Amino acid sequence: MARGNTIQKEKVAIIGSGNWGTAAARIIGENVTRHPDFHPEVKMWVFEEIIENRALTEIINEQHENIKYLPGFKIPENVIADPDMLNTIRDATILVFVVPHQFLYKVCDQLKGNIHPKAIGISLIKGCDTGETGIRPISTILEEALKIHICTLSGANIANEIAEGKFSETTIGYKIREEGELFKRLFETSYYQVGIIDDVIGVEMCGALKNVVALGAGIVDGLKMGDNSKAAIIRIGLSEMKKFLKMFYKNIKDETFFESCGVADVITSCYGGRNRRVAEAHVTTGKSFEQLEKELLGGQKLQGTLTAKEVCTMISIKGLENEFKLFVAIYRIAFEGLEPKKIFDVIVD
Ligand SMILES: NC(=O)C1=CN([C@@H]2O[C@H](COP(=O)(O)OP(=O)(O)OC[C@H]3O[C@@H](n4cnc5c(N)ncnc54)[C@H](O)[C@@H]3O)[C@@H](O)[C@H]2O)C=CC1
Ligand SMILES: O=C(CO)COP(=O)(O)O
Repeated sequence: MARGNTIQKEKVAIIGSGNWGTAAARIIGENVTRHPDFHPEVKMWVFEEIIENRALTEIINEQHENIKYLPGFKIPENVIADPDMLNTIRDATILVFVVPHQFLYKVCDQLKGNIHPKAIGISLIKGCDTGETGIRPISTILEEALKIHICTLSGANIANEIAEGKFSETTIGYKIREEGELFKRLFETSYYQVGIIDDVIGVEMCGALKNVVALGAGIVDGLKMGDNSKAAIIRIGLSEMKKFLKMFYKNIKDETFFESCGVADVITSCYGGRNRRVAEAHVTTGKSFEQLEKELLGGQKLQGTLTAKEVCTMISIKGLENEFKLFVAIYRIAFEGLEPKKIFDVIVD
């Protein structure tokens, strides 16, 4: 049913076209043609790059493939790539935000004041920012900058596996149930099952914090410590995530930690994610995370190191180092030269 009977067909714009952005565009492109709520054309904003003398947008629109960030998977032809952000969002009533979190403010600056009056948004971004008032979830930044309602989507969602159609679950956090249900229709497929819960911040902040825990998993993998040690990282990490969220935000639901965005995403990221892989390489090569991101990820972006910095800034301001020993140890290994093999010593101390 159209939203509040005021919008006949929701027009979707996707802001971002990286690894997950492109995999999500494949799902969205198909679903808008299956459900009557949606206009069948989807625009996707692409941060323009030149690849072998051709613009990435031109390649996507002609070959229907994002050869840099999700090679080998076709994008539906009703998804149109556009390098102009304002053109992408013109007339859009649904905005899907999926840029690496370090670029969010730049996106907000361009969009401010230019959004459809009835637009709502959903953030697929896993990250956060530390402002003067504390840790700011992405949904809060978007709501304040753009004055629109934001839902969040996060889960055990390694983009390539979803592109391959392998069964996965995800979680949508909503404040208004009708909006959560609309986004469920936009994203759900037979192989991508969506749970919804009224906990916008819990859903997205689990996604941000698990990236820090995944760095810890990569560190123990690099040290070849085995599965018991990794299980300890997962357990301690999840309990620090829960403590952190309960301490800093009101109304975080216990159930959220048992959804795909909680325990399931911690597990998948500790076994399969980029943060894990780069942290492992940091231990085995001694190279910096920054250098390894460039060498190993082909333009894709790490989210966990920046998030560790943001989270540990907050922990330090509040003098809570003893409450979050794993987060702090991971931060110190990434940024202060703490020897990786001390990861558990610091926790046990
Ligand atoms: N890749 C994955 O498996 C998953 C990623 N996510 C989250 O989705 C968000 C986006 O991640 P991905 O789509 O994987 O992106 P990505 O990691 O592939 O990042 C590359 C993207 O950043 C863009 N970019 C590079 N420089 C830029 C600039 N200066 N300004 C604006 N954009 C620029 C590139 O054009 C490209 O679209 C992140 O927060 C990530 O944590 C969530 C679930 C799964
Ligand atoms: O969020 C993810 C899986 O749910 C992907 O994690 P990475 O960014 O570590 O690859």
